[in-house]
Amino acid sequence: MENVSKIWLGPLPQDSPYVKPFRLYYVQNGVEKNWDLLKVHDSVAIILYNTSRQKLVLVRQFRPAVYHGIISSAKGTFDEVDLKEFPPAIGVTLELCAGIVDKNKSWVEIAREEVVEECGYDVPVERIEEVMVYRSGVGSSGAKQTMYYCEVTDADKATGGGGVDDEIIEVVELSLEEAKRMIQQGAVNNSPPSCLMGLMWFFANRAPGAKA
Ligand SMILES: O=c1ccn([C@@H]2O[C@H](COP(=O)(O)OP(=O)(O)O[C@H]3O[C@H](CO)[C@@H](O)[C@H](O)[C@H]3O)[C@@H](O)[C@H]2O)c(=O)[nH]1
Repeated sequence: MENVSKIWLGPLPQDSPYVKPFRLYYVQNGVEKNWDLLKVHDSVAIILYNTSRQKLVLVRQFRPAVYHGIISSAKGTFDEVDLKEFPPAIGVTLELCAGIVDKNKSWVEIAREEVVEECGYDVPVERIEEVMVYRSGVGSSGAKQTMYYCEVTDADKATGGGGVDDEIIEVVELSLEEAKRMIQQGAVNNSPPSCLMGLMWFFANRAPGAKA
């Protein structure tokens, strides 16, 4: 699904709309210190549960940062990557539907848009429940993510999803057993902590038979 044929590194342009690096200075306990950090967008993530078929709805996509991370952990460098030795498929993740907060809209409205764009379910914001707020990348960005929960049915399906513009996103439905196995095994699918935590929250609070 990823269909990636060439990968290389370049310097970060100063006007990147996604990442801004800074050095932050501060005085703590009378000692001047500094911290190198990245400003990135805050984001939303949505636990989606299709009650018609008792399936959790997730997304698969090629993540350049994950591909880079896997290779630099293995080789210590990213120079001259051989796509045969490291096929792009190793950088594909299984995640919750998610999106960056880069529009002047309410967070829940951004969540609603991501659900329709990525997964094809068209639901009103009233059906999207806030679950929790946390900060990721505490050593690098401290970005905020709000997690939501939304139950959908087959009747809410408006399109096939798959993302907008040139995004390549595959919608994946997991049975409750498959989702449980994902939590037991950890991140075998390159899943981020937010996905594993969202599935745990679902099983603790909303799965059929969960204690309220
Ligand atoms: O350098 C970049 C970064 C992003 N994009 C595009 O920007 C959009 C961002 O995608 P979106 O679906 O809005 O957000 P996600 O990439 O899903 O990321 C969010 O959801 C993830 C899973 O929870 C978190 O890890 C991230 O921090 C959070 O931003 C996509 O079109 C990307 O193709 C680029 O083109 N270049």
